[in-house]
Amino acid sequence: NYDQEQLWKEAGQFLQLYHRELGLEDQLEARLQTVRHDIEKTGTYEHTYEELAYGAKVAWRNSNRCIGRLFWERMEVIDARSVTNSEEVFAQLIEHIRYAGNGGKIKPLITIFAPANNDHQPVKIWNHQLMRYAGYETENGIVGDPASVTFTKQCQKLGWTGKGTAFDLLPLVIQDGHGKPEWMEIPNNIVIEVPINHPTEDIFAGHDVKWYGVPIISDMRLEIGGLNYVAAPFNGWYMGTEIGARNLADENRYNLLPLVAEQLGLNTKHLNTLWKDRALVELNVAVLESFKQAGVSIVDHHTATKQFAVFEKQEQKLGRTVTGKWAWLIPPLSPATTHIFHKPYDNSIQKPNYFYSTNKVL
Ligand code: HEM
Ligand SMILES: N/C(=N/c1cccc(CO[C@@H]2CCNC2)c1)c1cccs1
Repeated sequence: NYDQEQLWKEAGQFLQLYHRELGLEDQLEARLQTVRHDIEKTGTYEHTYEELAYGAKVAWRNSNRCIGRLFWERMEVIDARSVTNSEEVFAQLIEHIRYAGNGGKIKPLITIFAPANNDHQPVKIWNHQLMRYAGYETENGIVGDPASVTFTKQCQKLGWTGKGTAFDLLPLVIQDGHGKPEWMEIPNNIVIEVPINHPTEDIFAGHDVKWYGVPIISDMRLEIGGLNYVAAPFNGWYMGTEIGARNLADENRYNLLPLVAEQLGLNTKHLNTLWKDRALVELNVAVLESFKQAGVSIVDHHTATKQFAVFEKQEQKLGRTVTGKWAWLIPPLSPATTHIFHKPYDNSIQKPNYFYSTNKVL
């Protein structure tokens, strides 16, 4: 039927890429026959661990919005396809957080749970990232991360209660095959958090500001050869601007620029004093220095840009086209100081790749 024909087409394309890139052409025919037979007999097929691991890495290499792609081959892959019930899933997620954090020397890692297929509901992770701070609506404004207000309410509906501070770690929430969502606190001995301070100025007027060390995206779908891995949390390390120029700076996030500017003694009465720009730079200096002080991996946007340039050259040498989304690849701070700003990028979508779960092709 159509689905099986479509799946066979995607599977064939991926298996050709896999065998060609790894110099295994002589095994391609046999593998195609096995997969063709499995799809005809069962409506689906299974990736070997090597196909799964390479597919996850190529999906990163194809992520048009990612500036960090130089290290695509270095990601570690945990095969959790046999893990289906919720307490095993929680244990696997805790292990991901612990192993990837690696005492601060962060390891890029992906944990891949069973793919969606017709006869059983796959595990679904409700978190956007495994670690993120809660957001509470109170009568005098939002406490915590405004981006988390909706998810925080969902967690409270499931029975979770937070302390009510601006930096409460949210629980893990998963829905296994039986459909009932369950939540579980992350044990705080495995959570790496970095207190943010400026090296010379008291930019937060004594308020405690911190951020979690390891960004682990848990709401994207990994598509490899026509199979959809809807639960496949992956992490790298942060680029400083994500925290310093967006999460702590955006007006609809922690909105800390006015406070920082005040503390720096800047004139915030007029926009043309560029107080926002000066506050931004000092906030980003604070983030980078604080992570370095804490021994937690992070990259500044200039170094990340240089690494991306090496990635582009390397791909060119290997005869592959680098696709990218310009508006995402330029950093939000000093974008025109990067080579990325001054050239166009082809935003064609290649596969394997990571997609938003919402536009899942059912
Ligand atoms: C190793 C260090 C890494 C760095 C410094 C890095 C950096 C970034 C940055 C700054 C963004 C833009 C995020 C935003 O603006 O909100 C991004 C996007 C992205 N990265 Fe990377 N990345 C890294 C590793 C990875 C890994 C390991 C994967 C997957 C295996 C990955 C996949 C993606 C994807 C799919 C996006 C787009 C997300 C979206 O569309 O919302 N990255 N990356
Ligand atoms: N440094 C990172 N940054 C991000 C990578 C992907 C997505 C995001 C957050 O994206 C949100 C959705 C759109 N903007 C915020 C951040 C990584 C997370 C996981 C691996 S590397």
